[in-house]
Amino acid sequence: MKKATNIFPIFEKTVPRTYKESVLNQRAKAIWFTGLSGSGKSTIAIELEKELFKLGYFANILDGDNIRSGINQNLGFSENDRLENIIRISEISKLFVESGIITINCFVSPTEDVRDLAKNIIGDDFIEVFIDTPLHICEQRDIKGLYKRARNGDVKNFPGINSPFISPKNPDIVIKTEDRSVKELAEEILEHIIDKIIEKRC
Ligand SMILES: Nc1ncnc2c1ncn2[C@@H]1O[C@H](COP(=O)(O)OS(=O)(=O)O)[C@@H](OP(=O)(O)O)[C@H]1O
Ligand SMILES: Nc1ncnc2c1ncn2[C@@H]1O[C@H](COP(=O)(O)OP(=O)(O)O)[C@@H](O)[C@H]1O
Repeated sequence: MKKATNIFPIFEKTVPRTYKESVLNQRAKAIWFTGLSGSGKSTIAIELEKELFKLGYFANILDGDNIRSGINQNLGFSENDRLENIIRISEISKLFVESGIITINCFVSPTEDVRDLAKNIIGDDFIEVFIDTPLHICEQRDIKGLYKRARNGDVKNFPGINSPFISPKNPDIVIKTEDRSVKELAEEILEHIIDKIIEKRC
C-alpha cells in the first residue's frame, strides 16, 4: 500500500484504546463475515448485534449494501473495486476497534486476496466467520433477484455465478445455516467469541 507523506498522525497522544475498552467493559474485535450473497450474513449479524447488546456489549454492523450506498458508492464489482471496497471498510473497521467498539463486518469478500487484505489491515483483532450456505440455497432464496439477473447475464461479476467465490481455507468459525434458526446461529457465534471480548481486569 502507498505510504502517506508529510502526514503526522496524533495516535500516541489520544486516550488509549485500553481505557476506551474499560469504559465499555469489553475488548474490541472485528468479526468478519464472509459468504455468498444471500448466505445470511446481514440477518445473522443483526441477531448477533442484538444478543451482544442484551449482554451489555457495544457493537456496530458494517454491511456491504449500506457501505456501498454511502462512502463506497463510487465502487463497482471489478477486482480492483472489490479490493478498494475492502481496504476502505477494513480501515473503518479498525477505527471502530481502536475506539473499543466491536464491529460485525458483512461483506461477500469472495477471495483469499480480499480477505487477506482485511486481515493485514485489521491485524490480531480479526475474527473470520464463514457463513457457509451452499450456492443452490442462496440461489433458491434469491431475496434481491440478483441470482436470476446474474444467470441472465444482466448482473456481471456475481460471485458463485459469473465470478468465483473461494471458500476461506482456515476460518476461525464456520457457520452452516441450513435447518438452523437465526437465533441459534447468532448464539453459536457468540459462544465462540465471548472469551475474546470479555474484558479481563487485574
Ligand atoms: N455483481 C455483484 N456481486 C456481488 N454483490 C453485488 C453485485 N451487484 C450488487 N451486489 C450487491 O452488493 C452486495 C455485496 O457487496 P460487498 O461489498 O459485500 O461485496 S464485495 O465484498 O466487495 O465482494 C451484495 O449484498 P449481499 O447480498 O448482502 O451479500 C449485493 O446486494
Ligand atoms: N438459517 C438462516 N440463517 C440466515 N438467513 C436465513 C436462514 N434461513 C433463511 N434465511 C433467510 O435468508 C436470507 C439471507 O439474506 P441476507 O441476510 O441478506 O444474506 P447476505 O447478507 O449474506 O446477502 C434472509 O431472507 C433470511 O431471512
